[in-house]
Amino acid sequence: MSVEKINSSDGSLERIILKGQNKSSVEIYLYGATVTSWKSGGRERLFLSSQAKLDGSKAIRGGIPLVFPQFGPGELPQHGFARTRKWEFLDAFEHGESMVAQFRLTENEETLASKWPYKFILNYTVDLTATTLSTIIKYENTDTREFSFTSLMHTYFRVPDISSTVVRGLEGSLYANKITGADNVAEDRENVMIAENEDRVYINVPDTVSIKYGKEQVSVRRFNFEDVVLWNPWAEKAAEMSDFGDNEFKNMICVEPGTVSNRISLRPGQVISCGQLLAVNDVLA
Ligand SMILES: O=P(O)(O)OC[C@H]1O[C@@H](O)[C@H](O)[C@@H](O)[C@@H]1O
Repeated sequence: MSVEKINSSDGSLERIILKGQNKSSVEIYLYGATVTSWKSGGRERLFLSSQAKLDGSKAIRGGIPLVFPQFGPGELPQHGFARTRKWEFLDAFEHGESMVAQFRLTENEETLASKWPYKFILNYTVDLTATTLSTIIKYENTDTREFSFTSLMHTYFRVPDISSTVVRGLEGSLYANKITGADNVAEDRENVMIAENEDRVYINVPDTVSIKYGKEQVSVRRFNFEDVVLWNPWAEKAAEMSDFGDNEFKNMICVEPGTVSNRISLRPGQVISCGQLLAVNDVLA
């Protein structure tokens, strides 16, 4: 078990690498506090585009970008400012079976001058075990006014083949289809598969959904996040994105825990912790 800090002496961005038991590891860039790699049993579990910008010029395309305080388009830049700010690295340490790293983001002059002008503290904890990765944000209102926000963990999973990848646990939930504009559609499939550009916000989702591919399954458990966004840009939209390889849509699926259909409100001094626990399980059949 070890902690490695990569400083930017060669011009690359600073990052932290935690190594845990059984060939597990996680890499976190201070830029956006973006997790860019999670290995369990020596295998990469997250998708990072070969075209991702890793120089701080754009939000990182892949891994786990953090969306705050605005999901999607709006008064702020798309998906807010947390994914393009440099976070403070607080500490990394061994804790029982886990390796843990902690990061912090607070307001700055730019955010105070933005359309979301509040004082806040986000404390982000990344916890790695041999078979799990948990990412939790503690959101704190340090302003004198109540504020509200939307937030999400934009998790990109690496899959061997999207055409045989199944998402389970969504059956019975309602979703908004952001491609067609249809709202409150009931999901009636036990096994959700993607075969075109999909962009859906699922509400009323059970705590845990899972992604099954081949003999493996990764479960995604949410804490205090209400919704799950399911996204794959497919061929045409992928080709329009400068930081996404043309054929890479075949090897990724975004399953994104967040609260985006409602807003989270915090009064002055109030705190809420929200996050996700990703766990690798073998599937027998
Ligand atoms: O290109 P971005 O800003 O990283 O966003 C990627 C996608 O993120 C998803 O969460 C949204 O639902 C999509 O609408 C969006 O296209």
